Amino acid sequence: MRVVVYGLGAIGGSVAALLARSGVEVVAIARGAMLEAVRADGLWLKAPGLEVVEHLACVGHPAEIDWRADDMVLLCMKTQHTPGALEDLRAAGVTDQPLFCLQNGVTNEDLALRLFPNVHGVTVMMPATYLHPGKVVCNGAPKFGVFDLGRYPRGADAADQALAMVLDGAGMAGFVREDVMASKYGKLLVNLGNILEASLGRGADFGDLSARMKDEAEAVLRAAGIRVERRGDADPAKRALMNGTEVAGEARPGGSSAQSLLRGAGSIETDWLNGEIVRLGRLHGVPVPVNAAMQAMGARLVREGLHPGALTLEAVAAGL
Ligand SMILES: NC(=O)C1=CN([C@@H]2O[C@H](COP(=O)(O)OP(=O)(O)OC[C@H]3O[C@@H](n4cnc5c(N)ncnc54)[C@H](OP(=O)(O)O)[C@@H]3O)[C@@H](O)[C@H]2O)C=CC1
Ligand SMILES: CC(C)(CO)C(=O)C(=O)O
Repeated sequence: MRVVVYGLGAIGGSVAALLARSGVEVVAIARGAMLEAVRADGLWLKAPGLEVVEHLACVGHPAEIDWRADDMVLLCMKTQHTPGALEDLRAAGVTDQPLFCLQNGVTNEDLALRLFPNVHGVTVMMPATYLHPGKVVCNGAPKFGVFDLGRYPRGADAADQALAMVLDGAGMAGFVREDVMASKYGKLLVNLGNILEASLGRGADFGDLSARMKDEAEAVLRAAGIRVERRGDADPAKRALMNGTEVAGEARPGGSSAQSLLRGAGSIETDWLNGEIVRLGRLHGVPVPVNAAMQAMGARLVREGLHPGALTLEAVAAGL
């Protein structure tokens, strides 16, 4: 089995380095300064109790890979970059190899299923950071990350078991689930707060905005008849497996959306996080003013090139 990690950033970089370090055959697909840095100097990963440089096989495009039947692909880009990545995979000759979406939100699996038959969802519980080319930091401990995984839209198969096994062997923990999307909807509720960190900054006072966004989302998901499983619902002991932990000398600047702003990435994932609640609210006739305002805020942050903490709670609340 070979693991192709597509999108070498915070999550892809951490998972690729940990798998490679454990002896799994890994090929990464990266772009831009990350690609150049990894090709020149390898991929540096710092995590609780760990600092390594992995000299990974790293290409700039799926077409540079000689695809094999025993490949599995881990999609690790932000949702806004998934459609282009999927098209490039198809053009490169990928057909029915398993595609795992190690991504937040609940949209990627459906995008993938339009083009590929063998799609799997993964709930990613792994706080990780990518700010500088060639360098990633993972803050998970005692397991570096915990992942629920299963076939999309439901079920589980040998590929899920195989991925769970290699994750376990690399200091992470994989749990095979028959209904992985329920877990992904549970994680979506958490990720509604990404935009608050991105706009107000890590540790800022969010007032009652988190609670209001969640209340809207719960009402929407109920109206849509969507099953939601929160972290630890199925197995409370799982919560103890991974907690956000300081890594000496590496302050965590904020979640994945805040990092997009800090890197000047030019886009943010809010349309697929808060925007998913907005979409479902509009479909099911449930008012979603707070999530809609936060979605608009995400677009504004990118348009104006703002950094996390650039806005005050008063300014954000005024947008409601
Ligand atoms: N970071 C975290 O703590 C967590 C993140 N997640 C989720 O995991 C997913 C990935 O997030 P994260 O790792 O933070 O994102 P990053 O932006 O750190 O990494 C994604 C990487 O993929 C690259 N990429 C995108 N499209 C392509 C492409 N077509 N070819 C090659 N490379 C490509 C990006 O390049 P470029 O920079 O040029 O766009 C970037 O380097 C998201 O859905 C996120 O919400 C889930 C849990 C925690
Ligand atoms: C839960 C959280 C905030 C962990 O970092 C995350 O999923 C993200 O950064 O997108």
